[in-house]
Amino acid sequence: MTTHIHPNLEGATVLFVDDEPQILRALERGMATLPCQIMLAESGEQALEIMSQQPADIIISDMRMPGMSGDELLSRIAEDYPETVRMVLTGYAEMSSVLKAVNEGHIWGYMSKPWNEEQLIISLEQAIYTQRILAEYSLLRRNMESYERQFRERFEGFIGSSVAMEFVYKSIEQCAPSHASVFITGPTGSGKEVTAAAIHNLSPRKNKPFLAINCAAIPHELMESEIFGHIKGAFSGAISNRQGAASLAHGGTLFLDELGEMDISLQAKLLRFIQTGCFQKVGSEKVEKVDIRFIAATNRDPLDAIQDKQLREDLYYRLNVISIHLPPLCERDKDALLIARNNLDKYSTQEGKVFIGIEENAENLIVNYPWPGNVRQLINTIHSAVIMSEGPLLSLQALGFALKLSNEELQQYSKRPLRKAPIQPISQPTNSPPSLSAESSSNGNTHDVTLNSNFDGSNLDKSCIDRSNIILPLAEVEKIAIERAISLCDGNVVKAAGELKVSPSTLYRKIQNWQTTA
Ligand SMILES: Nc1ncnc2c1ncn2[C@@H]1O[C@H](COP(=O)(O)OP(=O)(O)OP(=O)(O)O)[C@@H](O)[C@H]1O
Repeated sequence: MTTHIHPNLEGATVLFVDDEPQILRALERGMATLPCQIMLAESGEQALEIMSQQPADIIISDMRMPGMSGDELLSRIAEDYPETVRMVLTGYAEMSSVLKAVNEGHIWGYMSKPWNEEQLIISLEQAIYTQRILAEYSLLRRNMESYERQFRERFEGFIGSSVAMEFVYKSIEQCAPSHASVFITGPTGSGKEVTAAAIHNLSPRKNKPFLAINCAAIPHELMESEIFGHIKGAFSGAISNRQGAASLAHGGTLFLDELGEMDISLQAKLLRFIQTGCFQKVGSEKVEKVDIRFIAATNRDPLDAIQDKQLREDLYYRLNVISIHLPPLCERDKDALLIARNNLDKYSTQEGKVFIGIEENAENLIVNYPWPGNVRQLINTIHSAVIMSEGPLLSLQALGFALKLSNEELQQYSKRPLRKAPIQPISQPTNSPPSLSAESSSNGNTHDVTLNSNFDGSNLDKSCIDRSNIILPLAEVEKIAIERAISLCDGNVVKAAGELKVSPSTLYRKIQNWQTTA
């Protein structure tokens, strides 16, 4: 019996499984002085029962047992309790199945019968060390996953981290792999086409064409040919054969925007096409068959459109297998600010201007303004304000001018207190340099400012800006730099640590500290 102290085993739980009670008793006696809790099971079934009540840190099982074998037991434990370290205590005759289990990853190690007590204890200590690393690893993974979810500010062409948009992102992810038709609703400029493209890009059809037809933009008389194509001479002006969207989108996705604007008689042909996959070019007798996924959208309430006889009810229900609704921008918490900052970077680079951020009262306006034209209107406003003004900060006046707001409206939208916006870890348009964004609440007011990383401040008229917008507490700068690195490394903390020239454990520790102090 050992007389050593084994601090590593302090508080650990060890479950021995063997169908021979005298072996279990001997193991129990041998381990009696260890500072860990020993549990015993005479079968695989009993071991699972014990695990369901109190999962053990280590399980050591015999291989050959009546009923559930040790191999089967440990593979089930591997699946249900991945953090439990699995070992076998076995006779030499069973060595081939032990090695198979090791290779398949069901077990971490083995001891042969008859066992040496000292060696068994050393193995237990090594196993508990492994178990702690495994537990820490899966805790870090869980933390990182929730951290990444919390900071999902970009998704397939979208910018936004509001709960409302997270719901949209989830819906897109869920429906993308299927073939089912999707009906998207939402006000103008809210991102319906971005949604359709995201569904296509995440679907198995992503390497095939994505075609978008805006039914409101094409004259009624040309629409049938636009969708189905025509043959030469089908109508005056049909001077040659033409492929329509039906042929061009074969294998891919066809997005029909503003479906309610399509001629009601053509909607009947479209319904047949959707149901059968078969169509005829205008002027042709030949029936062609294609494989297309359909996505439709309207910025009207589809039920109103049906009531007004603008949308066929049967077509709507055929397409509305999955419905996704895009909320207006004013219902997306602080997403408007994220989109504005991002587009400020993009357009200041594009227009050759130096904007380092947005004035605080201008940010208030961005958050409080109702944006009836939604994201499209916001992007155009930022673009216009960048063209029509000079930096270094995007001003309230520039936005007011772009939006044609009266002085009273400017006062109204800019005065309201700004709720705390989520920290933006990165704002990186494809053709602009990386940017850094930060917020500071040191004096009770919240200041949000987006800083271009290539900005050195040397050309700045320092009297014209609020220093608290630019100078940040060092701890905050560190946090922003870390979040930005993780985001640039696609969430890979180890890679981000390498780029930041610190160890991964330092990063994990800092992330955990933020979470506990949040
Ligand atoms: N969340 C978002 N983040 C960044 N850009 C966006 C977002 N949503 C939409 N956009 C951009 O806004 C513009 C309008 O988007 P989109 O065309 O998808 O809107 P829509 O709802 O289809 O508009 P319409 O009703 O006029 O057809 C596009 O330039 C798009 O890239």
